[in-house]
Amino acid sequence: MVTASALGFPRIGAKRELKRLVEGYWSGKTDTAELLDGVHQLRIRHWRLQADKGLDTVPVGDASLYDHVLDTSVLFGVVPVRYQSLQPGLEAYFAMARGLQRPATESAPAIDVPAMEMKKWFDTNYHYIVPEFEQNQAFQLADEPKILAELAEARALGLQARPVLLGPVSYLLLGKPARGVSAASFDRFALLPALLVAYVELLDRLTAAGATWVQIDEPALVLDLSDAARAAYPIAYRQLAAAGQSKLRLLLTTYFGSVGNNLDLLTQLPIHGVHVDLARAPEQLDAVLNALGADQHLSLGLINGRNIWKANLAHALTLARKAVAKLGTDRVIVSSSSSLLHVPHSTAGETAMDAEIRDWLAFATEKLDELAVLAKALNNGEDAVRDALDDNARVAQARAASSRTHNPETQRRLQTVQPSMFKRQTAFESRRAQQQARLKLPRFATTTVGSFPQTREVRQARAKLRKGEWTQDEYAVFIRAEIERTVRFQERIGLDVLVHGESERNDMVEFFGESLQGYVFSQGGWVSSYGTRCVKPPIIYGDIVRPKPMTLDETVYAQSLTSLPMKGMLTGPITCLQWSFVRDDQPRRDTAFQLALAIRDEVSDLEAAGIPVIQIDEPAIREGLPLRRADWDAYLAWAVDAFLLSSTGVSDATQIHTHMCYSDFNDIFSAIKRMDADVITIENSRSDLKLLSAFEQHSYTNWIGPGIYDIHSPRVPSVEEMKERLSAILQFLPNDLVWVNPDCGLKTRGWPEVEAALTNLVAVARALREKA
Ligand code: MET
Ligand SMILES: [Zn+2]
Repeated sequence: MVTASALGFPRIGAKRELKRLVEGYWSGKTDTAELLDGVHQLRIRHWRLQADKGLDTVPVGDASLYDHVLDTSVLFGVVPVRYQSLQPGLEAYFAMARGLQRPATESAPAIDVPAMEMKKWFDTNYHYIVPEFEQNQAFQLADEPKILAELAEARALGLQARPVLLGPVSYLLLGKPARGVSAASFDRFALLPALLVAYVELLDRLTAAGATWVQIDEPALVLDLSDAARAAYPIAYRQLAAAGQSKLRLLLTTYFGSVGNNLDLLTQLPIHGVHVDLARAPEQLDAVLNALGADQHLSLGLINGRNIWKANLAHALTLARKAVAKLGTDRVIVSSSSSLLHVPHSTAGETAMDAEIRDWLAFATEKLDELAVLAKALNNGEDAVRDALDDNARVAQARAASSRTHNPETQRRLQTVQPSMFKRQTAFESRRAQQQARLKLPRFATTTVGSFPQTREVRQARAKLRKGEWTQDEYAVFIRAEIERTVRFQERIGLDVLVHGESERNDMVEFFGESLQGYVFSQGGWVSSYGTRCVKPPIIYGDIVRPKPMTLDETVYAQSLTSLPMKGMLTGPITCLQWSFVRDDQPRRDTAFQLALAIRDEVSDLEAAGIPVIQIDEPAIREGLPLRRADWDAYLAWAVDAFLLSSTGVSDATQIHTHMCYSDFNDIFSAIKRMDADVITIENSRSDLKLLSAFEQHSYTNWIGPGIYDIHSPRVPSVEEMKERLSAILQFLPNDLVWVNPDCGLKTRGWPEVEAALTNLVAVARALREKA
């Protein structure tokens, strides 16, 4: 019999119950018992849901109070020294996750420990807590592993439960050397033998507790692996296979891409089953089928765990039948491509959404239905699920034919894009002269990255508009007042290039999505970003159309208030793409180009209205990089083209800025160069100067504003501190190319600290001008 299961389920809950419970605990409103009981109920609800939908096996251990990688660290006793004096259990756990500050009491000294580092989980927007390893890191299985207790709970409910573990090799690869351990001498795979002892002990205990299959996630198998990493796999899995008196069966799961050249490695491993991602990489099925050992099971990742569209079930069945023909039904599992953690809980609550579009969507709960239908079709024949299959085909057809997805004018424009639209009219040198003549900026020109503090009043104003307590006009009056205050503030501080402050924007992507056709918004489509923090990505369902200017009114109003140059602020096409759920019926490139054309029009309108400087933010360009290096160039080629398409429709005298943050720029340097922005402002105040040496090495010739004020912290940097920072920077960059600015937008900060910090920032620039 073909069985169905998901690799993991969204942990946050239909109504973000996890958020309420955990944040309630942090604020002291919820006690430990309530918290633990609450998450216990939530777990059970999610398992029951999967079983009720007809799935044969439920994952156990995928849920977490904060993060499953942190859970793995705690499971094996990988707790950095600075948390070891805290109470083990929840106190240490949440301190690792988010830091802990507590004033001294009579009996205890003050505690002030920062959080551990957080990083993006592969190419998702989920962030995990980075494990920290000592040179001789010890591993010690927790006395009461949470996964054992959860296995017992699931089994007590009569469910077929499959514990989920992060595999040892991926776990080691995700970590970093602890503070004080030199990266050069650190060999993570030297830790493998000790780590395996702990894994074996855990697998033994899971077997004793009744587990028959364990899911071991090794997503690193879809990456380019070093020789050391490849060598670690056979060592690790030979040892794990012997656990549980060899009775336990291991399902090794890979996801987020093709196993590619790691397939040979995979087939050497003594495991009982393999899971591959057939949503991202359906083409790997044949090779995997051929490589599989005689008794090995294959879990088919058919239902996409990374997007929100209904699957094409006919297509999925074709792939599944191929597997069944080769392996027989008993060795085939139908599954989600990855954990469903990366999609929202259910479309059931989306009552406000356009019904036609809602019919195209499948969130996690609906994806469970799809899995059940696939298994039934394979086991009992398609007639057993005829209605569901017909309905699925009808939806696919309706979507493909809908006038909502296709806009002839957008299509026509896409066809007429010319190579000349990817280039400015002249080279930077000549643009620079023309822009200088127009703007007459001093050396070390000062500016900000765009947003100013989003105070409570600003958020309340937006809420009033949303609830209908305010008319659009009342809201506009409020926003104008905010703009005026922001302009006057910048004049008073003495900045050179001003911004309007972005007070009318909830979020830098959502704001533009709301003004464009082709976007739809969910009410409850929350997806975990980190810990209890969720994001609600907008959904791009159709061709992009800009019905009218999106930022013109506010920007022109802001410019009318001052004789200083006003900078128009736009979000770039790649960032819009990257931070949305994207349609799957055309290449990402095409969607990016459509967005780029809409932004190009906005840029033209701003220029025509006399705005001399326009910034197009691309903070997400780096995170769009594919997981495999071989795919980087193709991505960067169209990503940079999209930026160019959005930004080059202006005359030489109009100055184009871009902004990037959270980036390791070294990887994408030639791409940054090709973007050819007149000015690039970057996040740099936290990262070291290595970043800047890249600009020097690659002889970057356009203007650069390396952030000298870290806006992620409430600290106000002193004049001295920023001066030092800037003089260090000037060792790498020519004086006449440097701008002076914060490292990102100021929207999360308060006015007093922004005033103090920007006053210092301007003082630094002025002092430099006098000196130079
Ligand atoms: C994450 S980058 C943010 C850029 C945006 N213009 C802002 O200042 O908020
Ligand atoms: Zn930024």
